[in-house]
Amino acid sequence: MAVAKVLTIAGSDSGGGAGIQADLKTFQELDTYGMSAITAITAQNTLGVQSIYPVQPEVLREQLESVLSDIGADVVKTGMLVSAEHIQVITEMLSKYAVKQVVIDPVLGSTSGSELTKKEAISELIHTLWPMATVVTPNLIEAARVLSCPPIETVEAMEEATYRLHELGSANVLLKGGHLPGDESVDLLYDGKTLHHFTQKRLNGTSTHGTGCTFASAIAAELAKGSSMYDAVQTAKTFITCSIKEGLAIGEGIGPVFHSAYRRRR
Ligand SMILES: Nc1ncnc2c1ncn2[C@@H]1O[C@H](COP(=O)(O)OP(=O)(O)O)[C@@H](O)[C@H]1O
Ligand SMILES: Cc1ncc(COP(=O)(O)O)c(N)n1
Repeated sequence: MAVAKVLTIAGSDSGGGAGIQADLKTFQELDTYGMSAITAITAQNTLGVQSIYPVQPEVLREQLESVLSDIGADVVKTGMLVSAEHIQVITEMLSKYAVKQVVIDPVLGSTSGSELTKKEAISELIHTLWPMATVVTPNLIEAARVLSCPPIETVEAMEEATYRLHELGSANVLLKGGHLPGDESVDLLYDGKTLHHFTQKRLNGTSTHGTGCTFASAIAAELAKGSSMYDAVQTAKTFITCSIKEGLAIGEGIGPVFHSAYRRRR
């Protein structure tokens, strides 16, 4: 049986809501074959990130070499990348194996406030990996850090930021508005020509751990199955909306989204 293959390069979240675990659950829910290359092991739960153990860049290289030299990937998705050395290994491997579609979720920190990508690595990310992306998926905080601009708090400021982010060289920009003040969550998709708005009434659910990882992974899975960028984002939006609506009240802190909610929605 032919199957679309998706590889995530990200950190492990022991709590299972974000990172590698969220990505693989999402790939599975969307009928694709998921693979992983781990950049860091985090000890993490709903209360926050207790510790981070980055893997040696060589360990990341070996995982990528094993997977890409044999199985291959229709789409590679990246999340937590930790260091400039990790990013150098990834750009080298994406070029070596001529990976055609790359979804970059520029995870800089966790919702709970921990730094997940080192400050020194951000410029490496912007200058080397970003221009290789089919789509980048920053949230409003990440976008403001990448652009070194004031906090983005309106849809107009989001539109302006989207145009500026596109100048950094990715084919598409998907700016996520989950942190936008007000009662709507607006995401913008821009391909250099057309700007699309994806608007969703803000959900009051408090179990939102893993939203960004899950959303970017759903885009990656849909692209791997051959969807257009617009259709991939549309499906990912429905997937994440269902997952937030059915978010799980587990743990003492911010619970995870429920990755099976899209499949069970009828
Ligand atoms: N409270 C919410 N209601 C509806 N959609 C949301 C909510 N929070 C996040 N989203 C959606 O979840 C996805 C991830 O967005 P965001 O939370 O901004 O990313 P991140 O997890 O990277 O901070 C986006 O599609 C966003 O619109
Ligand atoms: C390993 C890993 N990757 C990414 C996130 C970000 O997810 P969130 O913003 O929901 O905390 C995380 N907390 N942990």
